[in-house]
Amino acid sequence: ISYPPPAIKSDSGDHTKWGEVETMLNMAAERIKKMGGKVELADAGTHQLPSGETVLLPPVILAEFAKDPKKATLCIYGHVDVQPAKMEDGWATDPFNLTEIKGNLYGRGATDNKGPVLAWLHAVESYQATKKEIPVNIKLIIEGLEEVGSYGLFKLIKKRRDSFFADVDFIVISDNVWATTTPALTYGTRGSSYFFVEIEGPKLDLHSGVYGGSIQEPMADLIALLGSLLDHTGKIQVVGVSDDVTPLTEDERKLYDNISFDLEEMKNVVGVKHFLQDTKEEVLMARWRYPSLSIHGVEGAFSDPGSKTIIPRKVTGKFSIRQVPNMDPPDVERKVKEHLEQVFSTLNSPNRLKVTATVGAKPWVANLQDSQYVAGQKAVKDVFGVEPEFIREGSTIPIAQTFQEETGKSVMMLPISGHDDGEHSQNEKISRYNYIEGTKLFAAYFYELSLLH
Ligand SMILES: CC(C)C[C@H](NC(=O)CN)C(=O)O
Repeated sequence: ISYPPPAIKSDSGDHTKWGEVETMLNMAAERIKKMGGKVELADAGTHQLPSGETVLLPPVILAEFAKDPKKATLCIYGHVDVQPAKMEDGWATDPFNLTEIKGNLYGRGATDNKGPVLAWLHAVESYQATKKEIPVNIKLIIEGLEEVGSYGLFKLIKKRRDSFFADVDFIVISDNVWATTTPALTYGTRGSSYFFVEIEGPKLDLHSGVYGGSIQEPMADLIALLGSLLDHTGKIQVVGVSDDVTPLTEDERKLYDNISFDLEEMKNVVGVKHFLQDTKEEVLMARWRYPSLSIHGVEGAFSDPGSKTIIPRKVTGKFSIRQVPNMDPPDVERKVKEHLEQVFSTLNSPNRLKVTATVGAKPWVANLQDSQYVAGQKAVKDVFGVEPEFIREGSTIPIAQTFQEETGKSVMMLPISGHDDGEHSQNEKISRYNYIEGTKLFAAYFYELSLLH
């Protein structure tokens, strides 16, 4: 592998760029092979896009290192695709050339999730370099479409349940962040459904001076629809969508007491005057154990600098709903579609409405009594000398619940990323400290896990 490695823009958001995702997967596969791993680039099948077009999916890496039947087998999941990133978004450095500044490594994917994937490989390499036997058998599953909902992976896991996964004892994921500066073990993630709301009106974009006032504008319809989804307190306005949220128990509430989350510091990190909630516990619960709806963007609208006086002919609004137990993505999707159709009918619009839902990822919650958490807790103490915080995560690992349900194996999340790493944001980074100590944490985790067996 040449140094510096070539910049690979493995942004999975646009399917026309999945070639770069494949390049990234091939590079990762080559690296694992050089380390002595056996690698299969497994066929992930096809996927139908919202447009109706069927596309071939990039493969999934299934890899393993030498197996000793006396040892426990750990399967590590990660992804090497990333969210979109452009200099114009406001990055201080080229997002696709890793740049070190004052102990931080900046670049898209530095923390979500290329950095942690590499840290797992370094942990294996550290045993190899010191000629120490790795105390557990290692398997890897690395995909390239996590950031769009892990298309194809659900089926692949089902297909390989009795082969690749048959001898796996534990599944571990490091694809999320600590809540504070204290290392953490994560026991829950939110699910997600992503919606495209398309409004199509005239045949062409129209001159607003010539036609304005005589046309029901697609953008105005769309704004009315998007505006109907949330109130100013962040409450989702879709009837029945939050009905299945599990009630908070006293035991669960207590888990929030010890989290050293500083509300003032967090306001500074994100640059807001206040959050929608008043206390640390309420803010964390809003981010981790209650649903939320976010409006992400509008395709087709004029968004360049300067002014252009058109009535856009077709616009597509994009939003998603983060889901928690016991919400069910298909049920949420049905309710959202009914809501949008109902609101649209009140607009008496001649335009055409089309709603498409993608992702459909379930929330995940682990059993904290699971023995992996004991090993994780000990490994954190070994490396950092502190007790980990037990946290949940507001973002989504689409495949987490499927791993648990389909394989019946124990799943744990062991994050090494900092709370201020800026996943999906401008200037995403991982600190050298988290990267190196995180690598040590993974190596220690192999050891602590082997003691459970
Ligand atoms: C389905 C989502 C796009 C997945 C994505 N996952 C992560 O960010 C994990 N680090 C998310 O937006 O939650």
